Amino acid sequence: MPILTAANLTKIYGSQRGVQHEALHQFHLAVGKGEFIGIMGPSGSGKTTLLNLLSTIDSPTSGTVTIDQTTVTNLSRNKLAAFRRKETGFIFQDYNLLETLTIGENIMLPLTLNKWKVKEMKERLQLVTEQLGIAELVDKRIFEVSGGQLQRAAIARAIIHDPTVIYADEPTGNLDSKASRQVMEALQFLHQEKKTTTIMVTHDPFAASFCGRVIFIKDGRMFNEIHKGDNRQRFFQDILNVQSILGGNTDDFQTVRF
Ligand SMILES: Nc1ncnc2c1ncn2[C@@H]1O[C@H](COP(=O)(O)OP(=O)(O)OP(=O)(O)O)[C@@H](O)[C@H]1O
Repeated sequence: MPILTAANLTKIYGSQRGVQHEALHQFHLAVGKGEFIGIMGPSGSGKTTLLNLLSTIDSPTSGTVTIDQTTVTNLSRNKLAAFRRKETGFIFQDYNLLETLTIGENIMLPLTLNKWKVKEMKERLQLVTEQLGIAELVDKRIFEVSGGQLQRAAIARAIIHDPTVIYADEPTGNLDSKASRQVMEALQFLHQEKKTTTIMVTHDPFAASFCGRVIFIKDGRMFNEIHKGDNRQRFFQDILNVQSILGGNTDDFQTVRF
């Protein structure tokens, strides 16, 4: 049984001049528990729109999203906020860490919001930062560490409360190839260790090659989906092949690397 189901999701954005734009059209998706799924497609195809709907950040014009048997699209504002705090973790391209807090305080934020005891928070912090190789950074401030380290801190924050689903929007978008690899290996490690369901939007075929399945969107509709099998390099090539059929902006094709 899927941990997340999107049924008939349609998103129509309005504009001040009354012109409407359908960014997503009757979209269906079922994500299995423990899946690591990538969402790709040309610029403007609806990737972020889909992620925002799947992650409860935004609500659809019609259709439903169900996560772990809760139909989140039916929840009241307060219940939705509580659900999001407990059941979801987010990783963004620009990290979204608070400059006024240390790295450790940033990572513990979801536990603070969920009212954990200080001792338990510190134990959990130690565990996740060791898993991600950033334990020595917890007392540092944001401006003292590299982009790759910031993104690993953001990953630690996303998983520290053991959410049902982690959502990542272009997690390697600001990183060089070495830091991208470290971040993707960290996500892969957590995925294998903790079996957390992860949904990631990316333009980067290298990042996508760490997923078990990649879906491609075009004009707000499903275009194709491919599965990894046991060879990441072959999957990387498969992703490039679908991208070349799909077309889109040349920016969507990043440096070829394994
Ligand atoms: N708040 C909004 N109001 C109006 N139109 C929007 C809004 N957000 C997105 N759109 C439009 O919906 C379409 C899909 O946007 P979306 O951001 O989901 O695409 P994307 O695939 O994530 O693009 P990119 O790769 O460039 O980030 C685009 O045409 C975009 O201009």
